[in-house]
Amino acid sequence: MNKKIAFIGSGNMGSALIRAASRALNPQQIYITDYDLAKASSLARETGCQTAATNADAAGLGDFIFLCVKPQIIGDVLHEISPYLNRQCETGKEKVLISIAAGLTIETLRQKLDGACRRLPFVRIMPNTPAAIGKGMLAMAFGPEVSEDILADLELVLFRAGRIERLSETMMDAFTTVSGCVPAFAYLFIEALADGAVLTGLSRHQALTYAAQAVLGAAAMVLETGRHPGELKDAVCSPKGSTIAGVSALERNGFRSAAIEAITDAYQKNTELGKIG
Ligand SMILES: NC(=O)C1=CN([C@@H]2O[C@H](COP(=O)(O)OP(=O)(O)OC[C@H]3O[C@@H](n4cnc5c(N)ncnc54)[C@H](O)[C@@H]3O)[C@@H](O)[C@H]2O)C=CC1
Ligand SMILES: O=C(O)[C@@H]1CCC=N1
Repeated sequence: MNKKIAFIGSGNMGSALIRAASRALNPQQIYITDYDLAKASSLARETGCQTAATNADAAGLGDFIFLCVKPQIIGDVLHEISPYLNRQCETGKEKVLISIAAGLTIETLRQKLDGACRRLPFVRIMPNTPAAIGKGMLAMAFGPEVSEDILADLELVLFRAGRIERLSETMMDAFTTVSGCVPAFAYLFIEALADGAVLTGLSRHQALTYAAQAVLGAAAMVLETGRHPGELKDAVCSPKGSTIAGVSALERNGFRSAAIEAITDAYQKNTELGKIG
């Protein structure tokens, strides 16, 4: 794949995708830009990618243009790069736009483009930050104008981010919640488990390592055995044992309903983000 890839925005999520893409391709194929150019330059030095001085330059250089800015800003960026995309549309150059913004539909984003570039193929992806180390989960939604060749190339750019699935756009807000947001909830859980372990005498480093490894192992058991998490939980709880005492404390404190409401509240917010367009 010899296409050029541009990233506009190299913050928390953009930088994770840039790290993944730079492992999948020759990093010299990748152009990074950001409002904060020092941030883009430092990441370019670390990954071997190139920098683009402006959003317009990035849009001009990239065959695939990733938009990795906040949902509140992406409309302005699309408006800003439209003239440069239009110039290239006139020369018959086929570019592909890719948004990672939570909530915003492809149709809403398309309306932010001015002129002929409104017809360009547009893909909406939803990654999560573990993409930085190849352990991410990523969904792609797209319309009929996006060819199989484009999708295959996009998967080549992103395969080092982790697992990739194609998803109907109607499911993207639900996916964003259970995949994009959940790492934060899991970090909170791991941190709290480690706090408890420090109370029982382990060092902070030991507590974080053991708690994180236990959560990692449990997640892998769910994915790799296909067994229901309830059944796996039962296999840890010995009669009159310590684990069931801990499970009881979690239930007493509303752990399950807190987790369910974390998902439903975050989902609600994702749908609201979609209305800012
Ligand atoms: N952080 C996460 O875990 C995830 C974030 N997302 C989506 O990723 C997008 C970016 O979010 P984060 O990376 O968390 O935010 P961030 O604030 O870390 O990164 C945004 C970057 O955009 C840059 N920026 C701001 N205005 C700009 C402009 N006009 N032109 C070029 N660059 C500009 C900022 O300097 C910053 O580096 C959002 O749309 C969010 O919905 C999606 C999945 C997960
Ligand atoms: O918090 C946010 O809005 C983004 C979307 C998914 C993860 N982070």
